[in-house]
Amino acid sequence: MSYPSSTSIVVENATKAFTLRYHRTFKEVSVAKMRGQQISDTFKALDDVSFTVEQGESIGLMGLNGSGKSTLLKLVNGIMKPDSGKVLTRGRIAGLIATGAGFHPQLTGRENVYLNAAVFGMGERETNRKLDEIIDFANIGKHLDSPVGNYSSGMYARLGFAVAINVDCDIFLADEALAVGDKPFKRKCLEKMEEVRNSGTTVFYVSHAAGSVRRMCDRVLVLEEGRLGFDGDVDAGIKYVKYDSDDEDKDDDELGADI
Ligand SMILES: Nc1ncnc2c1ncn2[C@@H]1O[C@H](COP(=O)(O)OP(=O)(O)OP(=O)(O)O)[C@@H](O)[C@H]1O
Repeated sequence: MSYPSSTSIVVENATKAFTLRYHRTFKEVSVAKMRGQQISDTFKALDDVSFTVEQGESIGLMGLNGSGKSTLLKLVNGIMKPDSGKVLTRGRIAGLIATGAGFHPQLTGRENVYLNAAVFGMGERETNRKLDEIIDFANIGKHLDSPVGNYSSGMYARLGFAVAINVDCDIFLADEALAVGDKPFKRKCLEKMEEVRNSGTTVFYVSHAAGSVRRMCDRVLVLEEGRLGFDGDVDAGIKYVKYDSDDEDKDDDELGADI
């Protein structure tokens, strides 16, 4: 089947199962087997999920902890394949789905910028062109030339986000849980993400914060135990997950403090 060129992401009947193993050692496994106990269990982290995203849409992906949001992001990103069904994407994908993924602890921040940018498909010339902007956004001062292994988790996240957000991409994936920086930095991230969204990039934003989803997104998907429970309007989606409260502090809410 062919899709129109305006289609950005197609997820069709995607299912992903994981196996939980209850024992770690050979002895524990043998004892459990002798006792007739279950030694593992398979469950579906994503169960028959289907939706289509048009280029330029900004999707808020919501749902309780463990509902399958990160797994879905990994399928869209391509680092995981569905067991059945299909996931198709168009264009370059960037974003944060694991904090500082691809960072090497012994290399400096500056060296890691080049390494990380290469992971996103950026050549040296493109990275050189973006370097000032990345350094400016991360704002980690003199630490830029020391090994990232010594960074605080906030500094790590800042540099990771700074690279990801400066990649010219068609699809941007963002997991709010990974924006572990301080409040001013989170605010800066949201502003930059809005810019990316307004430039026509498809955005996939995992968030528990109703305010930031309202600000960032024009459609909400809600996962419930691996199944797509809701797909539609932002306000209706937020109501659906019942994260809404009448006396919300808008600013805190936008920055993800209402988790
Ligand atoms: N590699 C894995 N092996 C086994 N189980 C996994 C694996 N990755 C995820 N899971 C399980 O799949 C389920 C969905 O996890 P996922 O991280 O996608 O949820 P989530 O909605 O992103 O949760 P959170 O809001 O807590 O980040 C969880 O029960 C999790 O424990």
